Amino acid sequence: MSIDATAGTFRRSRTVPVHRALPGLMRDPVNALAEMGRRAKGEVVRLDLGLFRPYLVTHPDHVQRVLRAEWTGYRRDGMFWRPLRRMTGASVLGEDEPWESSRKVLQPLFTRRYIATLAGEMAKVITGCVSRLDAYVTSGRPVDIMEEMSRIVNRAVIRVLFGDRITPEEGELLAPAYDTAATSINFRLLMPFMPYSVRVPGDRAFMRAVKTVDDVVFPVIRQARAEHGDGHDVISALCRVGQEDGGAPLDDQQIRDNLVSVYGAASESTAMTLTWLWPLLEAHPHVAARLQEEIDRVVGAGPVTPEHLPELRYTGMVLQELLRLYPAGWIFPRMAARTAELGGTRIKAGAQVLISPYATHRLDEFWERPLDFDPERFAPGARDGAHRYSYFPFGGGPHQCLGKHLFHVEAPLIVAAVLSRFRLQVAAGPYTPFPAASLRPREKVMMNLLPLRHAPGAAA
Ligand code: HEM
Repeated sequence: MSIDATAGTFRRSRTVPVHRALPGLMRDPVNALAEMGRRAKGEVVRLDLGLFRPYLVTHPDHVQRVLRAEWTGYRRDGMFWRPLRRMTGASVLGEDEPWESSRKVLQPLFTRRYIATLAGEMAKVITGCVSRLDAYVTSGRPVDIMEEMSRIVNRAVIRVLFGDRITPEEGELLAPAYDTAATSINFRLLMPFMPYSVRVPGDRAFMRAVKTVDDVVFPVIRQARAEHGDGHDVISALCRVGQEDGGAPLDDQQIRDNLVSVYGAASESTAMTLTWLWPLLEAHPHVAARLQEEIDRVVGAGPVTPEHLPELRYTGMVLQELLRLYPAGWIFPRMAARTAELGGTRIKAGAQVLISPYATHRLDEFWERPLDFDPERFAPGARDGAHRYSYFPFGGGPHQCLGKHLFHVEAPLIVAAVLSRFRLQVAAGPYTPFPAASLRPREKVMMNLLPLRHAPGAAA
């Protein structure tokens, strides 16, 4: 039950002073935030960052109230969302009417059942992309994992969103543009009080990226409209809005905003998550061996198909643990719409509230040995009785991620396609999380690919 926000029954929030908060945040913002959450033991704390004084909210009870029970009081505004909106426009990543109507249109296209109809096509695209990695085996050149994961995920996501309406060359323009946008937003993420009339590092690159994306997406929308297609892809579905029920159709800008938002949410997050996987496997050989055994047994020499997915149970556990330690949506702030109480602390209207699965997933009170990578945490029954909001890589409440089912089809297909073909050698790290729109390693992650014995071209 919430306390009446006007009744004066609050205590003052504990504040982390600027001289303790700032140095860590400058050095390694992601881990510094998690460390402040750990020290507060789930209590709501205020971070004094000089001009900017957000609240850090990590306790699962409080996260649940912000994301679900009292979600209308905490809006996606200010830090992170405002700069992002220069790319995403008025879409499913927004609030109020644009969000509500977009979510209604998009939700049916990302259900478990609908995604199952796309899985076969996705598996073929992924197998094709992974087989191109053979070139690295032949040449002995190391692979930049982030680059390759992005390439594979992009092809698969483009297939789901655009069907065959976009050429591989156009598709190849989108990935680097989003990459630039995701990393160049970083300054505004860390300095949210900077007015937009002041140009900051990254602004110019961000706006160039928006133009590149628009130059690819608008012509495809116009073409899709002209064809009146009945395709399963998302762009066809968006073009059909209003045709069956006589409702208002979406205009080009509304279709663009939603496509661009979903593409950004889908591609960056999945590619960055999978980038973290390979160094973790290198550092945990017993996990890698069990994963490899499962994929050898279920998929063999491949190709992987959607029919293999129900058997890839350990792969699923590994991916869930990966999302615990490296949730791509590592922070998604909210702005208090009105003065409220949270954990006995007064949150003033207009204040920024930081929700970070990265921090909550590392709380000692809810996770044993929280920094250890241990997929057994997600063995059947192991999480029975756990707090729903102690683990929320896909958020929760009405804004819960639309792409959860897509991730749980696409990611195991990619992992199985790679491990049914190659043995990997990666430098185990450590790698520092870089606070871009999706969590990514600051350092390049390079790996060597060796053929498996049963892979085509491998020595017998
Ligand atoms: C590793 C994979 C992914 C992670 C960790 C992730 C995480 C998240 C999180 C934390 C949110 C909640 C944001 C908030 O509450 O403000 C979210 C929302 C969203 N995600 Fe994902 N996501 C992933 C993949 C995807 C994919 C594949 C799609 C493709 C459809 C997608 C589409 C969306 C959309 C459209 C929203 C906004 C939903 C709304 O506000 O109604 N995501 N995601």
